[in-house]
Amino acid sequence: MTTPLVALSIAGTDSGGAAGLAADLATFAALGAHGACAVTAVTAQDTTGVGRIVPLAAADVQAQVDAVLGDLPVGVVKTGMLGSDEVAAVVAGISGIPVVVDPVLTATSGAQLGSDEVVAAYREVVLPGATVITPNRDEAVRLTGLDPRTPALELAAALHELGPAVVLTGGDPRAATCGDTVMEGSGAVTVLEHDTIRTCNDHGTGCTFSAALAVHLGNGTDLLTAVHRAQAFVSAALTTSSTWELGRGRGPVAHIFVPTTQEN
Ligand SMILES: Nc1ncnc2c1ncn2[C@@H]1O[C@H](COP(=O)(O)OP(=O)(O)O)[C@@H](O)[C@H]1O
Ligand SMILES: Cc1ncc(COP(=O)(O)OP(=O)(O)O)c(N)n1
Repeated sequence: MTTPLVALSIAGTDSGGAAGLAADLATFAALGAHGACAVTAVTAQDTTGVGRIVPLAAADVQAQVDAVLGDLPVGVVKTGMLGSDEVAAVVAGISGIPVVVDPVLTATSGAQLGSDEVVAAYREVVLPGATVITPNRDEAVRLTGLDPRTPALELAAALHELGPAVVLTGGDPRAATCGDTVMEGSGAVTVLEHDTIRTCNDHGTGCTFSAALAVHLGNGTDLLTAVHRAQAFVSAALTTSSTWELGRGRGPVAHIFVPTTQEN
């Protein structure tokens, strides 16, 4: 008998199947983890944008989290769109398990997925108990309140002061390379750069990266190696989706490919 790593995603749904819970569960499965989930919000979303957003009450999210934690040996928690400060408090109540926080605030289409109250809750209650946070530049600017031109290192340091290790992601489809700035718990900084995959089928990239990172951390991998492997997973996923013709907007990042040893 074996027990797989159990990864719990606390996130919103994306009806288009690219981002949010769909991306998290598909990534967990691709990397050999059993995925459990607590839905925070339902979105009517496709490759062109986000339509309706229906947040769930915190009590409903708490009930899902309690059901999972009461039964399964969860080895890592990964959060995405939280939807309200009350749901942020549910996340803050989880202890004794590594928590990877992807602070989803805005979709690529520009849709707001996190209010100012949610931003305040990240700063005040979620980040002090988190293991690692994986914001993109826009999310880091919003969470810190710093000038949008602030260098990556300063943004990472400002988030690190709130508690967690930081992986400030630098995905840019127009640049030759993407650079992710990693600030470990100790404060050590490393910039991990890799080639950009040219594709407009990249919807869900951030969720996929954080979910892959969560699996590797849940398996006990050190942060730098885990980031390196999560980058490799995302690059392989984007390479697959780059050949797709799917949807009228930014198509989904692929989750249907077999990871090689490097991405695993
Ligand atoms: N076109 C790309 N090619 C290769 N890696 C990418 C590409 N876009 C993003 N990434 C990587 O995916 C991860 C998530 O990055 P990012 O796009 O910044 O997140 P988000 O979707 O939240 O904005 C990072 O490791 C980043 O380097
Ligand atoms: C329900 C939901 N959660 C998260 C996101 C944002 O996903 P992300 O991986 O950052 O991808 P992009 O939307 O930036 O491509 C979402 N859109 N919906």
